[in-house]
Formats: sequence, C-alpha cells, structure tokens
Amino acid sequence: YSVGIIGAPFSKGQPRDGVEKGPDLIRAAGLVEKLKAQGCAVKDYGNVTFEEVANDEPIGNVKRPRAVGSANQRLSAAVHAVKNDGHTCVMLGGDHSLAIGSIQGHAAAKKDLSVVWVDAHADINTPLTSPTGNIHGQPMSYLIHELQSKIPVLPNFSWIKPCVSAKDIVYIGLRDVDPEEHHILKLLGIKVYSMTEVDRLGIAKVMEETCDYIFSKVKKPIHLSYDIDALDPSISPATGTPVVGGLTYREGIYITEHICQTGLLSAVDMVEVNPERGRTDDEISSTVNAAVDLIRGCFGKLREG
Ligand SMILES: CN[C@](CCCC[B-](O)(O)O)(CCN1CCCCC1)C(=O)O
Ligand SMILES: [Mn+2]
Ligand SMILES: [Mn+2]
Ligand SMILES: [Mn+2]
Repeated sequence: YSVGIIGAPFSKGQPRDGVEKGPDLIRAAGLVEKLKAQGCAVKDYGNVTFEEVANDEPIGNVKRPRAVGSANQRLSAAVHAVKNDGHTCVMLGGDHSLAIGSIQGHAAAKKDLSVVWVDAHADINTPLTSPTGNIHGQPMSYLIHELQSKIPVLPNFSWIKPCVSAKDIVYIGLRDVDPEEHHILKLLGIKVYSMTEVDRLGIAKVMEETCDYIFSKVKKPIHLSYDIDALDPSISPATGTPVVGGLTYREGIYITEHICQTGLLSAVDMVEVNPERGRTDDEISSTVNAAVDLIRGCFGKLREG
C-alpha cells in the first residue's frame, strides 16, 4: 500500500478547542512508523496551513462559514495532489467539516466515488435544518447532488461542486440523528446501518451487505470517512460529541479490515480526536491509539498476524 498523509489541524466546524491538535497527536503515537513496519510506503505531506479569517459572523445560524469554506478549499487542493501522486490519502482531523474538502479533492482526482461514513452522527444537516449551526454536523449536505436545491449561497463555499450521489453512500454506526436529518435520509433513500442494524445483523453481515450494496452497480473507489465518535466512548472518550452505545473496538477494526480487503479504498478521513475532551491521559491515549489502529486496519494490518 502507498499512503499519503495530510494533517488538517482545524476546529472551526464546531465550538470546542483542542480538535486541531489531533493530527500531531496521531503522528506522535507512531502512525507513520507503524504503517511502514507493516509494509506500507508512506509519505507524510505535513499539515495544511489555514488562513485566519476575521469577522467571520454567522450567516443564518451557520457558524464560521468563511473559515470553514477557506480551510476546505485548501484541503481539497492538498488531497487532490496526494491522489495525483498515486497514494491512498489519509486525512487526519480536525473536525468533520473537513470531509467537505477531503471528498471534494478526492472526487476531483477520481470522479465517481462511493462514500462509507462511519459515525454516531449522519452529518447531513443543511444550513437550514442544523439545530446548532456547527458545520461539522453538515458536511454531507454540501456534497450530495440531490440536496443542492437546499443549500444557500455561503461565502468561500462557491468553489464546492456536489460530487456524491445518494445511492453511493452507506452510513454505519448512527445513533444520534436529528429529526430533519432522518427525514433527509429517508427522502433520499440513503442506505443506513444504525447501531440497531449492527446489533441485529452483526458487523460481519453489515460489512457484507455494505459491500454488496456499493458494488451492486459499477465498482467505484471508496472514500471512508471515519469519525472517532463512531466508537463507544469507553474506547474513545476524547472527542467533541460522544454518544453512548457505540461500536466496540473490535467492530471498529473489523470495518477497516473489511474495507481494506475490497482493494478499492482510495481515501480515508480520521476525524474528531480532541485531547482537551479527555479527562485523563489514559482517556486521550485510548482515543488516539484507537485512531491509529483503525488506520492500520485500512492498510493491511491483520489481527491474525
Ligand atoms: C446530530 N447533529 C449535531 C451533532 C453533529 C456532530 C458532528 B460530528 O462530526 O461529530 O459527527 C447535534 C445536534 N444536537 C445537539 C444537542 C441537542 C440536540 C441537537 C449537530 O450539531 O448537527
Ligand atoms: Mn486550547
Ligand atoms: Mn462526524
Ligand atoms: Mn460524530
């Protein structure tokens, strides 16, 4: 596997400080060395630098639109470059608003994508449905063709081109979905494996069905967008919006092992690690180490040896 790593130390898609420390914490836990030790070629492209945006007043209830738009435009260019260099891209967040730039940059290089979104949340609020105005709860709405009539003009967002079809998306791990988001998911007929389905089917069946579903038509490169809060807070407490009843460590790893064996993984986001949300060093290291292990599972690390 040839891996290109991008750090995106960005936090303005949500209100809590600390998530911008995620990229360097994940590196400090030995991500590059561990990927090399399991046989990957790894190039670390460093961290994207983001511009300071003054007077970034809310528009409607959408918070920090100019900073989020600008950051994602820069991230999009960085991801595009990593893909053009022929690597599988690993984007280390930072908050989940960064999926806008990550998926946009990936689509610029690979055209038709399938998206596997692993998260406690659907992150599919539009600017008009969001209960908080935090853009980390909205990224998918800017990317999906079928939602574009619902997206108002926002400063620094005009560069975004919708690039994902509702039929090419699968959600895994949902357990905290806003009513309006649920309406959107139903309206668009988006495939969802909530924690109920994980419990009912078991993770092996969920992954079998996920792959059958995204490969049922033509096989597309996979964009795996992994929010660390998909895991149960007993494993990954150091995150901005923890929700009880999450994936076990083993379920989380099974997902990445299964996606890896498809041979179609083209880009990965690992987002929402926030050390300032950990109450102890153990909570922080448990969260960071889970993120590292999930990424290792994407690139051939097998529990059997
Ligand atoms: C579920 N939607 C939330 C959370 C988004 C989490 C983003 B992620 O990147 O971490 O997944 C929360 C909205 N609720 C907040 C508490 C009161 C009810 C609404 C939102 O702010 O849109
Ligand atoms: Mn701080
Ligand atoms: Mn998320
Ligand atoms: Mn989440």
